[in-house]
Amino acid sequence: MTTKWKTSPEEIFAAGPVVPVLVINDVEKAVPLAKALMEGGIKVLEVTLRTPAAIDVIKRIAEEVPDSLIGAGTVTNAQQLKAVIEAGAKFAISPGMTADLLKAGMDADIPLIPGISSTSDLMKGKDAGYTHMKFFPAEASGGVKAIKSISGPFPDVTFCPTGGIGPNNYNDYLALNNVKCVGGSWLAPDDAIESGDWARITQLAKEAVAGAKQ
Ligand SMILES: O=C(O)C(=O)C[C@H](O)[C@H](O)COP(=O)(O)O
Repeated sequence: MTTKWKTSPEEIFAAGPVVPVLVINDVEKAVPLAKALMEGGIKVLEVTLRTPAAIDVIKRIAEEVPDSLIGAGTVTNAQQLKAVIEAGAKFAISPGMTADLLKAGMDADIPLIPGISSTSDLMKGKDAGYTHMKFFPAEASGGVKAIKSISGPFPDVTFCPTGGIGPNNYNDYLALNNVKCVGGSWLAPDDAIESGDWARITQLAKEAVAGAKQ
């Protein structure tokens, strides 16, 4: 299936082993947070649309940290996809999928990474032309064992698992052939963002990147 995606999902999945899932309430925190993560060796960022500030946060990071691969998370419908593209997101990622969102993603000019936690959804995503998907909520949906089993019938689908992943288990996921990166909020804890403890966030990023066995 041909798309007009400006970046490929392969490129995003290959840009680093860990993707921080960011919940940012204050737009002023956007740029220092993105810079702290970049300094720690992380290029791909997922700003969730869970806060009213999220669209402005994406805009700021896209403008002021142009070397980052700034993505939008929690994109659940076509309207949100349009809004994050206008804000400058380089990719969009969803915890799930709807037929409408899958179609809008194929028509968009940035890649959409739909979320699945079942083989039926995987098949819907594949039928719509997707080969790169989020596996969410990873731990609660069977984790490493589930993803390993799925690789049998569907060896051509690649995952970024998210949900319940942290320093103690991320390498179990990265060891799987069909996993190229993992997402998680552990890289940018709420209290560190709140207090502006950028050094701690850089340190967490460095540890995660250095410790990744891939
Ligand atoms: O907001 C979204 O779009 C999501 O899909 C959910 C997040 O990816 C997970 O909530 C992160 O999970 P934790 O690392 O366990 O905190």
